[in-house]
Amino acid sequence: MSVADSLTYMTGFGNEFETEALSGALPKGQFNPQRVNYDLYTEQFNSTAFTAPRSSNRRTWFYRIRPSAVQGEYQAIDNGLIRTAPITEAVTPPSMLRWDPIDIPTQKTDFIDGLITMAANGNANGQSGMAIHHYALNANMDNRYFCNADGEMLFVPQQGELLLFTECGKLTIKAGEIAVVPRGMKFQISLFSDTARGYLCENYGDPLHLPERGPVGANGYSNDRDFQYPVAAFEDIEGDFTLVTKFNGNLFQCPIGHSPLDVVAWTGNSAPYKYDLSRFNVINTVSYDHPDPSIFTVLTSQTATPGVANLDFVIFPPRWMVAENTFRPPWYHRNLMSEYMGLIEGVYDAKEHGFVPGGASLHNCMSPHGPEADVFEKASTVDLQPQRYENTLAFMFESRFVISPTAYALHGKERQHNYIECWQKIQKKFNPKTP
Ligand SMILES: O=C(O)Cc1cc(O)ccc1O
Ligand SMILES: [Fe+2]
Repeated sequence: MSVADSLTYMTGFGNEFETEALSGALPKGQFNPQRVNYDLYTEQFNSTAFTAPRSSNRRTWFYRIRPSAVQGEYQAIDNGLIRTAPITEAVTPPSMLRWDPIDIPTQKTDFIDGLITMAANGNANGQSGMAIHHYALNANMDNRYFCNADGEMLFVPQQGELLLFTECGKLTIKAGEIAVVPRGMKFQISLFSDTARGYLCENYGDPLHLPERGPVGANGYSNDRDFQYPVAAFEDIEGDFTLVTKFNGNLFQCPIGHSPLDVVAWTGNSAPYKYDLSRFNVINTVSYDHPDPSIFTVLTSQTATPGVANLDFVIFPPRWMVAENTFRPPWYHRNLMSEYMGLIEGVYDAKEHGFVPGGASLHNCMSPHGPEADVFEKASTVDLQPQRYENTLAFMFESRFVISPTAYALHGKERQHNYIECWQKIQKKFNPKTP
C-alpha cells in the first residue's frame, strides 16, 4: 500500500468541516476562546470578503503552533518564467496556437522552479481572470514552502504523482485527478514518482464552485459528495526554512525558523480539495446533434454577469457517443469565450494528430477552429453506431477574457508554428446542382 492509499479524506464540496490531529485541539462551541487547548494560537483565514453572501462565503479557523505572522522579512526573488496578468511583454495575436509538452527537467527542479506561465488574462490585481502554467519537476520542495496571494490554484496532473502537504493537511494527486488549493494557503509539494508534469490554472477571480444543474435536477455532472478534503496534519519542526510567496505578480521569499504547516486543528469551508475526474457523471445527448461543451463543466468561477464565467474547467472524458444523424466531433465554431485546452491522456476527437498529452492549444475570442481535415472526412462519412470513446481525457480552461500568451509561449521551442496547416487540406465540396 502506498502512502497515497493510506491518507484519509473528508467528503462533500464546500462543507463546513471540523478536523483535529490531536484530540481536543478544536475549540467547542466558539471560534476564538481566551486560551486554546495545547496552547495553540487561533488564526482566521478567508478566501472571500467577510461580507460575501453566505452561499459563497469561504473561511477557515486554524488552531496552530505559531501564528503566520511569525516569519522573516520578504525579499524579491527572480520570477523565472512565471508571469502574471496583465501580460504586456507580447502582443496577443488572434491566431490559433498550439504547443508541444514542456520537457521533464534534467537539472534538479522542484515545483516552484518548474513552473512556466503559458498565458494569462484579466488582471490579478483586480481579482479577475487567470493564468495558465505548465509544470514539470524532478525534486521535492526541500526546506521551502509556497504561498500564492494572487489566486486559487487548480492542479491538473498529466503524469506522475504529487503529495500536497498544505496547512489543512495532506492530499495526493495523479493524472486523472485534480486538486484545488485556496488563495494564500501555504503548502509544500513532494513527489511520489521520479518526475511529474501537468497544468496549473491560477484563478484570480471568484473561488471555483460547482455549476448549477438546471433542469437536469439534483444529481449528475460533478456530484458534491465526490470532492475530498484532507484531515488535519501538522509538522512541529524548527530549522532554516524559506517561505516563497507570489504576491501581486512577483515572487518574494522570507526566512522562517519553523514549518508553517503547523495547523493542529481546523474548522471551516476554505480548504484544499481533490476530485477524481472519472467520478464525473457525464450527461449528453441520446438523440441527435452535438451539445455545447458546457455540459462537461466540472467547476466554475463566475463573474458578476449571470452565466458568464471568469473561468470554467471543462473535461472531455471517456463516454458513449450515440447521437444519430449527427456530425459527432465538435462543430466548426467561433466563440465569444476564449479556450485554452490540454490533454491528460489519449487522443482528442477533434484533433487526432499534433495535440498530444502534456501539450496545449489556445483558441481565443472569435478565433475559428474545429476538427482537422481528416477528422472531418471520417466523421461526415462514417456509418454511425453507438461507440464508446475510450483512452481520452482532454480538458479546457474557458474564460470570458481574452487569453494572452506569454513571450515564452509565443517564442519558446514548444510552439507548433505549423498548427493551422491541420485545416488547410479542407476542400471546397460545394455543388450547387446536388442538394
Ligand atoms: O474547441 C474545442 O475543441 C472545444 C469544444 C468542444 C466541443 O465539443 C464544442 C465546442 C468546443 O469549443
Ligand atoms: Fe472550441
